Amino acid sequence: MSAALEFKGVSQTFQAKGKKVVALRGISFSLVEGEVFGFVGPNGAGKSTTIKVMLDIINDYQGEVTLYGVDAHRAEARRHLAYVPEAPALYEQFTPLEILRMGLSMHGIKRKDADAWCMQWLERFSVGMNAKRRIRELSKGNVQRVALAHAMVVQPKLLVLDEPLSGLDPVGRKDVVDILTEYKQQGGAIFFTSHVLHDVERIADRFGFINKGELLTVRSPRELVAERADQMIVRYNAEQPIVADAKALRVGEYECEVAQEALPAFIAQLNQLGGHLLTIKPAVSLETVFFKILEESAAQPA
Ligand SMILES: Nc1ncnc2c1ncn2[C@@H]1O[C@H](COP(=O)(O)OP(=O)(O)OP(=O)(O)O)[C@@H](O)[C@H]1O
Repeated sequence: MSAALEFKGVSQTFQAKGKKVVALRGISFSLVEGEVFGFVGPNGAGKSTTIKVMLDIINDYQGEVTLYGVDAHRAEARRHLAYVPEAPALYEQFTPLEILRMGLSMHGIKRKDADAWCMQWLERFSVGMNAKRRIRELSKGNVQRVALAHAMVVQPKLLVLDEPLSGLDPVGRKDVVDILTEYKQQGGAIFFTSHVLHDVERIADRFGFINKGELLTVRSPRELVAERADQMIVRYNAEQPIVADAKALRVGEYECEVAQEALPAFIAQLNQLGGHLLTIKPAVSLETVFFKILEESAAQPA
């Protein structure tokens, strides 16, 4: 089975005011059906350039990019792709229903129930009541929802989303996370960019962390945190605290930090004293790990 998306050694250089800017430095990654891949990195890291390469907006890159095994230079590679930019520019004088209908016809999709199908997607993104208003009358968050409905109405196999949750309120974020989760469970692949690590932890199966055009790591959020977590936070029930610096959370419930290698001895001691283990989690968050990786990459010679 071909990957939904594959980058092999992709580099991109721009000329700006007579200077060479290296936007991508030989990046390689792939994602398969049913996988959600988050692409994270600071401003200017190369995220938009990567999206422009897969959309063939940039086509003078070095390396190889394929979508479902088809070279990205060929238009048919994007037949099953839908893209939603961070600030979608939808025709302001049209209504959401017209926009979705237009999406269907641009993809050559003929359905007898076209209007009902479009309405179903607008309703799923909670903008059904705005279906016949003009785009220019809608709030930024509602335009974002219409753009996402416009992407989903054509039933793409690969969704490319630039900061998909950025303009949405907490309810909108939850709606979109639920819809994306369902889409993924049905076999859809998602590539999305984000500055928000919490979104990455919530949605992505794996993520790539890019900085200055270099892909520094490709991992699952959990793996990355676990790899770097030498200290764990342990919560337990016991009559007395097991270690002197344990924090009492409530009567008989304590929390403390324990080094990974000391965990077996700690648990054995807890059992011996008749206590119960409640939770164990890494003492570091994805955010602290990211800062560490950034520091390490800055310390390496160019
Ligand atoms: N058309 C261009 N001409 C010259 N330099 C460019 C061009 N497009 C991007 N760059 C440079 O390439 C690098 C990567 O830019 P890119 O827009 O891909 O970053 P980004 O990760 O999307 O950033 P942000 O999070 O700020 O949107 C930056 O140094 C940027 O200035």
